[in-house]
Amino acid sequence: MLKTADLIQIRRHLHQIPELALNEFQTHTYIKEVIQGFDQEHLTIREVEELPTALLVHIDGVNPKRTIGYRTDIDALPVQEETGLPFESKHPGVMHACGHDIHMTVALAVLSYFAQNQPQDNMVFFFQPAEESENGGLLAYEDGVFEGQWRPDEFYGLHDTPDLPAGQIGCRLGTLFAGTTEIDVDFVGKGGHAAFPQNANDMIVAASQFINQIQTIISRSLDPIHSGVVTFGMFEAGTIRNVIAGRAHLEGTIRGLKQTTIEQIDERIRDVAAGIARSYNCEVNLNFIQGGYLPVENDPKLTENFIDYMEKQHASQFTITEPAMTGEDFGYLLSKIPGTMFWLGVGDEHPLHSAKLNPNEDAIEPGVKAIVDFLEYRMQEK
Ligand SMILES: CC(=O)N[C@@H](CCC[C@H](N)C(=O)O)C(=O)O
Repeated sequence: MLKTADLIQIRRHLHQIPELALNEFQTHTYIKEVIQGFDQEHLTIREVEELPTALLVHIDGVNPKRTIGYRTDIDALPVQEETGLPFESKHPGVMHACGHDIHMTVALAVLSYFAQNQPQDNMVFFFQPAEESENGGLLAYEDGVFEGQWRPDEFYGLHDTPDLPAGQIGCRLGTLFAGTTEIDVDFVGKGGHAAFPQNANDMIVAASQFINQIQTIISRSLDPIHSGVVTFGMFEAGTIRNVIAGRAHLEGTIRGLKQTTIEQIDERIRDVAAGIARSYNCEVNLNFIQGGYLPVENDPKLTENFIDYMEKQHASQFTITEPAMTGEDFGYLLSKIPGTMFWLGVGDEHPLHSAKLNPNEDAIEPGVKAIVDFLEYRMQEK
């Protein structure tokens, strides 16, 4: 079983080698090396040809009544780290700004425990690429990764949150995270000289109007009880101050706690885009990418059991949380296999996706203990 010092060293190493979705090759190799250092007697390590950065590990149970799945994501974000930590990212412009380094460390610790203490039930650990984009969960499922002995009967996974104190577990019945749709928008007008706007068709102006009008969808078109989010995090247009941009490109994300809310927002975006195309005499091309970021719906029975256990056995370290507008492609896997997603507090003043995020490593040990204790308890149940 990995000791605290090993866990810190693993987490810091992973933090230094962040990689973007589907390119997590160094991470994959490192995780595999760590796992190869565990007792191999009951373990089967599996690579996936179609998804080369994914890794699965099966542990044979002593007296299996079920197969319990545990999933962690392994990818990072295109963010330039600004923490100033001595173990800062060595990959320019890429950072574990969502704490997946913590997720992986916790998963490795739980796996090392069960490698040494053979579980009652079978277990499948899934080190999943591409959570932030590219739909790793869906790709794995559609590649048939979860077939035969690799199909969990129930699936668990966590996400870290700086909003809870280090080591605290948070969960809720029903929807934990929003569903999301990614959206790309391309505006095509006519470039020209800055001095002669009458001869051009300026797509910075059209795209700016589009962004402004989109902001009214949430406030004016949605029932406030079923709120949502539309954020455009990328706006690209133009080359130089004195040339009118004939093209603009936006990338954004649409979120809602219900799939129907997302569909309603999508519909209004289509209307606004058609209006902009007409009034600015330009083309507006929309590309909606659903990709499997469905709302994360916790299974009622399994989650009630999880919450009940945490409230009784880890009361001082457990809290019921509100739903969050973060997305998670574990929502797709939970739409196929019942399970529970929960938060692990890593108490930090900086939010997820911040260049300054510095999750508190003190979260790792109590997090691992709570998960191992729960899984041991679950394996005692019929
Ligand atoms: C926990 C978290 O931050 N997850 C990401 C998931 C990305 C969803 C998808 N790529 C999108 O942007 O819609 C998040 O941004 O919430």
